[in-house]
Amino acid sequence: METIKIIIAGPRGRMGSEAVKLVENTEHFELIAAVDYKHDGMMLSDLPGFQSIIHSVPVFSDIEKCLQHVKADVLIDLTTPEVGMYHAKTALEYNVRPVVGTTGFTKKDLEELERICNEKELGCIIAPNFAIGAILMMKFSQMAAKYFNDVEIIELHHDQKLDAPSGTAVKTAEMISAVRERKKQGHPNEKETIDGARGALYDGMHIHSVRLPGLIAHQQVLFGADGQTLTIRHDSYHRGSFMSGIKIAVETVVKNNSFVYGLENILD
Ligand SMILES: NC(=O)C1=CN([C@@H]2O[C@H](COP(=O)(O)OP(=O)(O)OC[C@H]3O[C@@H](n4cnc5c(N)ncnc54)[C@H](O)[C@@H]3O)[C@@H](O)[C@H]2O)C=CC1
Ligand SMILES: O=C(O)C1=N[C@H](C(=O)O)C[C@H](O)C1
Repeated sequence: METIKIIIAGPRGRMGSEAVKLVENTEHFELIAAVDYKHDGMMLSDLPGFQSIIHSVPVFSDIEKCLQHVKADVLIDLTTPEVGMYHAKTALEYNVRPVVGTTGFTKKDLEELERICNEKELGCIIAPNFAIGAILMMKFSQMAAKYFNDVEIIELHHDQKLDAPSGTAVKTAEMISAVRERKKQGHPNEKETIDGARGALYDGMHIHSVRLPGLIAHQQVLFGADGQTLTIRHDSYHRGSFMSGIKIAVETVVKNNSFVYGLENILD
């Protein structure tokens, strides 16, 4: 297999640092640079936690400068929504295929990236969740939604998470919405006595976001019908759970010339 040359944006983050390990431990992956808003001009191995990296991985604080200096195949972005969008667009400009795990993108952002991919005929994978179990949880929920059209989504995350609802919850709601008979749930006269009590509303479905220390990434999708409920739940207990999905996305994006939103679209 040909070596895939990779840039990681956000290498010091919770996900980025796991992704550095993944790339370093995968024979046909090569980490050629990192993008970090700090430490411009340093080597990744100079930063705490990366001393075991024995080859040169330059750190750039600006993606554009990075792309001008190194010849990469793929950019893995694990940063924040605004930064991730700028990184993905800039990578495509330089003919580098983005694999984006960063969540919080708007529909408009996704449409814009799709348009650029089509124009440039380049692959790009945006995946709100890289854990295979989470993909199954979303697919099973989509299956169940054909039979149950009352559903509530509860996502639970660590308290350092910036975006709410989670990208996974939004993707789940979108997948359910594509098959579910449209319904406004709950009592027609229901009234919140405290704002937000019923959570966020997506196409008639309610999404509830829990943030607590101790949690990593969890979601349950609850369906209700006469005399029965069905709960579909997924738990990520550590961030290693996302790495096999990132590996598949990197291996796939180099062969792809189109835009993909959701890992479920590239799994066999
Ligand atoms: N798709 C998936 O399976 C998963 C996605 N995520 C998403 O990944 C993103 C990162 O999550 P975490 O690692 O938990 O966050 P984090 O806060 O630990 O890491 C984000 C990193 O981005 C870096 N950063 C910020 N601005 C930057 C810039 N201008 N240039 C380069 N780096 C910059 C920060 O220094 C930080 O190290 C979030 O959007 C999160 O929702 C998280 C887990 C799984
Ligand atoms: O921020 C996180 O941690 C996670 N973010 C993603 C999301 O927003 O869905 C994926 C996973 O849930 C972990």
